[in-house]
Amino acid sequence: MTKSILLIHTGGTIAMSEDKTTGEVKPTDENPLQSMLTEIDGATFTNKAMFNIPSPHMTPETMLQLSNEIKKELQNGYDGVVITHGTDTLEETAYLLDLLHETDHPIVVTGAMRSSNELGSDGPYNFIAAIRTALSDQARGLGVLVVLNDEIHAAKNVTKTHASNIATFQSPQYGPIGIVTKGRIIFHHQPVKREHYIASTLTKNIVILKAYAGMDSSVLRCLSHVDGVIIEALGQGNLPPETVPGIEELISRGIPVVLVSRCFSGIVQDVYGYAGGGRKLKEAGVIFTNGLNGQKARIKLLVAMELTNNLKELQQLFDR
Ligand SMILES: NC(=O)C[C@H](N)C(=O)O
Repeated sequence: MTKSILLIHTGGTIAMSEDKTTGEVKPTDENPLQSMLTEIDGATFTNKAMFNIPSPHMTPETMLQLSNEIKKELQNGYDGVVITHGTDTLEETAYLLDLLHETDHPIVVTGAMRSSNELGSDGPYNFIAAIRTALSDQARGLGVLVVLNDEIHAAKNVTKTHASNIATFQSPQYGPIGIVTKGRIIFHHQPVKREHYIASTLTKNIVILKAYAGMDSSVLRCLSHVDGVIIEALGQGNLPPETVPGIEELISRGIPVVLVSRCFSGIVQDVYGYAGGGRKLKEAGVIFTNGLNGQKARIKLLVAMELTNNLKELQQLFDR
């Protein structure tokens, strides 16, 4: 049976071109990917130009708008959705879409590191690879996927690791869940569980701080009008002791403080019992995450705080 795929374009380098005189890379009005669709037989496509923005211009509101649009459009009988997106915040959009995605339809997000007229432009290839993945029967039920550079990643795990290399998207510690070859789409792993939440608004102001040697409470005490704080902690989830009073003040005001590791891989744990160590932070009410990076933990807290402000319930949501 012929499958139908919805193609939603949001902008990013995949929709940009380079001015050959100045070297400036900017959005174009024409969709440079249109002509590529002839590469795929036996499927029908509907294009929707939702935004044409670089991904640093994406906000939780525009991401939610995208999620709502997908939900609405999936009722029209599409078999899957491919989204083109800038790579800078692609992992945040993909993860938010994943948390809010309630059906088994494949949703595949892709982008490019080189604009449409640059030598070795990767956009058209990634676009076709993403469509082929969305057309695969095995992609059903896997949640939101990210496809670039011949690899298929789960939205929850993937992160941009290099500023310019086309092999930038990786899933630290877990690896991709599949590969794209010339002839086949091959899945070799499956996400063990999917989470699903309902959020009709994303209203909270959540900030991310990175820990460093010698950090104290001053930056925590500067925070005003915040609803939640993500801290990229040291190692397995430890902080300099001078940060503890500032953290305790935030928690006593009911503001969740969520811990991730600033390390590329690994999970925060309440192991160390010294001042500022993970065990002491946990006792103080700090919420520990389960392998998310800082930007993903922020997306999850944004969604979770639409459901509850209770610190214990938030910890339970982060234990999932
Ligand atoms: N490669 C890219 O797409 C980067 C671009 N700045 C963006 O995220 O929109």
